[in-house]
Formats: sequence, C-alpha cells, structure tokens
Amino acid sequence: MNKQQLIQHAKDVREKAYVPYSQFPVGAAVLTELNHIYTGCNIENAAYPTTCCAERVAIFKAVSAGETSFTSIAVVADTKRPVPPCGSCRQVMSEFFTPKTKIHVANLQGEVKSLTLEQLLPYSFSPEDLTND
Ligand SMILES: O=c1ccn([C@H]2C[C@H](O)[C@@H](CO)O2)c(=O)[nH]1
Ligand SMILES: [Zn+2]
Repeated sequence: MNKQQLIQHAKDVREKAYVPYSQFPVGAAVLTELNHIYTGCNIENAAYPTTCCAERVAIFKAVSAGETSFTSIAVVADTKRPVPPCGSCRQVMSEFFTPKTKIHVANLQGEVKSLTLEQLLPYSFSPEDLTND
C-alpha cells in the first residue's frame, strides 16, 4: 500500500461525506500495522458541534475493530492547500500515532504534504502525562 493508494481510498470515501451544512466533504483513510485500511468521511449534525471529522471516523473505526497501531493516514479535501487536520483530530492522533506515523494531507489538485504529528501538535498532552512516574 503506497501513499497514492491510501490517498485514493480517502478520495473514494469522501464521496460518502454527510455534509448538508458545510457542503465541505472530507475523506480519510488509515493504514494499520496489520496492513488493514479503515476509511472515514465527515458526518455532520443539525446540532453543529456534534459533527465528527473524517480523520476521527477513520481512526475510531480502526480502534473499534481492535487496531490501535497506525502506520499512516491520508486526508483529502477540495482545498487550495492540502487540508490541515483540526485541533480535535490532532489530539486524537496524539493518543494513537507514533512519531513515525505518516500524515499525508492532500487536495484534489494532487498536491500532497507529508507530515508527522510532532509537526502538527508539538508538546502535546499525551497518555503518559496522566501519571507522574
Ligand atoms: O481536517 C478536517 C477539517 C474539517 N473537516 C470537516 C468538519 C466539518 O464537517 C467540515 C467543515 O469544517 O469539514 C474534516 O472532516 N476534516
Ligand atoms: Zn478534525
């Protein structure tokens, strides 16, 4: 599974986005260490803050299938620059991603930016901070 293939999965699931309020469809696909792919689209709600981003849907689908080790994620939207994940998704990523997990963000023009979580969310609150030993 290469970067472009994962991006294609994110593009495909973007078609399923439920976005009656923003009209801004986003697709995401995660690749796990077991080499499985889980996809997610954004799902909005009339109570706007209840909305869940594509990234979190994909990550939560993997976790609920018993997989918490992630190799990479691809995120696709129709944006001028490759779509930056929101703060809430960055925090969820910090729960599961390692410093090596690749975060590929892309737009429909085919521009791709590959990042790490450290670049997106430095000095983040992590599970290790819940204990002081
Ligand atoms: O990285 C992002 C940024 C935004 N959204 C969603 C949330 C909302 O449904 C819409 C507009 O913010 O896009 C995502 O799914 N991922
Ligand atoms: Zn988000």
